[in-house]
Amino acid sequence: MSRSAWVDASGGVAGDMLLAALLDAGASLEAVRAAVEEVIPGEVRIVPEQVTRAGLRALRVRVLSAADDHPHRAWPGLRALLTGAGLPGQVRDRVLSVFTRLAEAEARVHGVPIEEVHFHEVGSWDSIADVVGVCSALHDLAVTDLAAGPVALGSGRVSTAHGLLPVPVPAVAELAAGRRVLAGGEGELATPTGMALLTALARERPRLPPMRLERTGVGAGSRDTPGRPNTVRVFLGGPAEEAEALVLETNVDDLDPRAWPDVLASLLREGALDAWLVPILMKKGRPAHTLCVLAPPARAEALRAEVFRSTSTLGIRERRVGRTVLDRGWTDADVLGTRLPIKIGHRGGVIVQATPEYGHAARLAAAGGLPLRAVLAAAAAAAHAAGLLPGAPVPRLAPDPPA
Ligand SMILES: O=C([S-])c1cc(C(=O)S)c[n+]([C@@H]2O[C@H](COP(=O)(O)O)[C@@H](O)[C@H]2O)c1
Ligand code: NI
Repeated sequence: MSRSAWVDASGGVAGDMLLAALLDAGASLEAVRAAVEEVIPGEVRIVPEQVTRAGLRALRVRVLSAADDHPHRAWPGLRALLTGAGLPGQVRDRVLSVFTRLAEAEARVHGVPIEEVHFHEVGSWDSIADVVGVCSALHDLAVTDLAAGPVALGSGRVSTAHGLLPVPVPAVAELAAGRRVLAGGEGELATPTGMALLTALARERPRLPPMRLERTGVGAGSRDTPGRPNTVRVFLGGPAEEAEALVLETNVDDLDPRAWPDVLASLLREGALDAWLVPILMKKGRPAHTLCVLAPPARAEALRAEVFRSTSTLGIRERRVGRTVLDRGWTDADVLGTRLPIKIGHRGGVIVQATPEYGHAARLAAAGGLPLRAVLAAAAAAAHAAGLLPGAPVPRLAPDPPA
């Protein structure tokens, strides 16, 4: 059974806070401890404890390092450690996608190649335990659709291995690009690890999405700030009662066949998620079509009206359907000397689909006097060369294709 989860980060987010919230929402502490032991055996102890923050109950998680841990870990070495650990595939891929985002942010912030990135605090055993713990907790809870609301980043200054840094610190500012953020209060409310977890694993949903709420987990930060709960909340649930979508259907045997392309185009303009025709044989062996329309609930009435307006039908049947859709974003690749937008479909932090859209490929084909199939083949090769392969960690993506 797969679940959805929505993260309320309006009070900030750090790795230990998110781990605590997932444990508080029911994730197995044993499963989390076992996963961390797989990666860094004997290095840490994960200790949960009930606390209050601004007078409200919450779970705090402390990750106690056995030995003095003075991190200065190079990204390639950490990547090898994580890649070689005996974690379930989905957990390992999610952990790698989080640390890849952290390494990319560090590389950009410090102006160094990613292979030369050295983590400081983020490379410590407790940060590794936070990330591995969160990814194994999501796996244990069977969360396949993780979303997060706006993130409170904080304000002021914070003392770090890099020195006294302005809040949001450079790595957080880099990681947060493209996401809804706010200051939200004094101090460092969102840390690089917390921001990397959210931006690598959670899509953005500004408000709590419809769901059948099972439990709410409340994860505490180390400080107790009177009047402002220093917590992260995770709302864990299953699909909401209302349908994710409706399928409208009608059989039509007396519409001029030349009209159908305009019917489908008008339904898509009216907000249909998809519209298609199925050829059928009706009574008396008459050739006909079933018109099918995938309608978001909010557009159902407008689409019913459009079916009646643009076809000869006298009735529409409909059914509610669930949907599982990939998260999407855009990157690009060098195809025949041009940066061609590539649409990425991803789920659980890993790539599932990577392909150009027809319009972009067709324009490149026309400009180069090439057959479309040549551009599509070159785009597939370029995506492959760029590592945009099914199962690979999701790279940094833009929400829309470049203009
Ligand atoms: O460890 C690294 S690479 C690091 C980079 C930065 C930059 O902004 S650059 C900042 N920090 C600070 O370390 C602590 C711990 O961060 P966690 O993500 O491990 O909680 C925090 O104050 C960061 O601002 C670390
Ligand atoms: Ni740094």
